[in-house]
Amino acid sequence: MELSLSYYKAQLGELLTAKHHASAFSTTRATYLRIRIVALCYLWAALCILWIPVDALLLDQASAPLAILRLKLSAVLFFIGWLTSQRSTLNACRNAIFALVVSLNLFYMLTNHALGYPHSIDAFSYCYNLLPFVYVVILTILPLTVKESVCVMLIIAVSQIYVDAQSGALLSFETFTLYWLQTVIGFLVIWTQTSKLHMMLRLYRHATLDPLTGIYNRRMLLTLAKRDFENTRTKSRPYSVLLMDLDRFKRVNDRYGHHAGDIVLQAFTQAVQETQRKSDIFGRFGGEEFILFLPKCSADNAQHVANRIMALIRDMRIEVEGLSEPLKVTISIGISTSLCKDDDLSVILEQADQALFKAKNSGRDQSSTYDRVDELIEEGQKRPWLELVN
Ligand SMILES: Nc1nc2c(ncn2[C@@H]2O[C@H](COP(=O)(O)OP(=O)(O)OP(=O)(O)O)[C@@H](O)[C@H]2O)c(=O)[nH]1
Repeated sequence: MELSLSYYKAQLGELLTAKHHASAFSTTRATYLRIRIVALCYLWAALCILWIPVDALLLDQASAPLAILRLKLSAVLFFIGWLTSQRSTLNACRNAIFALVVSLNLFYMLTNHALGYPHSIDAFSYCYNLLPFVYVVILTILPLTVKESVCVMLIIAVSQIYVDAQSGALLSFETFTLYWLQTVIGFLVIWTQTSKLHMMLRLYRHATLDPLTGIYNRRMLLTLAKRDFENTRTKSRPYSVLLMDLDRFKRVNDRYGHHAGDIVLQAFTQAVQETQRKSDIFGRFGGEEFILFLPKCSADNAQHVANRIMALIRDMRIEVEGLSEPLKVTISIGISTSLCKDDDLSVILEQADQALFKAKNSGRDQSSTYDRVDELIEEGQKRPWLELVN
């Protein structure tokens, strides 16, 4: 693992804001957040109702208005939980967290008002003053960025300051000690939330990226492409696939060693990454085979992209420690474009494979576009990716 300054900078950036996360990771995090928010809302809503008899037992006059407040909060939490269970985007989850924290804090403000804190304070009603602590701590279950986490903490802090200002307790020594304690707990919670996020990012990387090149591995590549392909297809846009294979790569390994082969693979992926658009999906299909999915890209444009990549790779001079001369490599590319709404990704991949076969057979260092007239490849030469995509 590279432990340079830029590595730490990138890691820190990912923890600070979601702006630096890959969209696939955001989708994964949204799924994770959604389950927790829904569970939290339903559980809190149920506990809120179950607490009503306890209030009735321990608080005299104030228990009736509190019971109404509890029922209202419970209804709001059930609604937030239900709404969140219907959505799956990261923004929907963020909105749900915002709504959850705001409603809990509104409840805190209103209960304190109903209890007349601090004038009618007793041991039990004092518990209501500790609600912000509870809110802060329960949020540790959410993997949030520092920015998201700080926003949540600010909402809680503002409502607490408001309550203390209203009750005239803001400038007391006791309030300051409480704030100090809460700030420490707040920092610990931010730390826990970002640690959770960090762990998620690491696990996600291990599960989805190829360790040698750092691009998507085969499983992730096909998962993302399938989703992307279906979205593009419903909008009747063209979708192109470039299947790329390094030429005579076995020779590189045999002549210069496996380490040199690894450096070539890394140099190749870096070069392709520099040319790809943000919406393109690039990954390692296996060995020296790579796929670049080009959403909303016509056959002509796909041909231009292939030409550009081939020229780039042809001009590359790859320095390998211990070798007097830099290495030169070429690639062959099979291109296939889906235009029809009813196409299937596995069929498009199979067509790209046939086109690649043709490019290899025609002398390598060239691209070939799948042509329906050319369906001459025998069954035995097809690759087993159909099962993987389906
Ligand atoms: N160094 C290195 N080599 C790999 C890796 N994965 C696969 N290979 C090698 O890639 C080579 C692929 O060779 P072949 O499938 O025979 O194809 P080729 O020599 O590129 O020939 P053509 O594709 O027909 O041009 C094999 O020698 C594999 O060992 C890897 O991660 N690192």
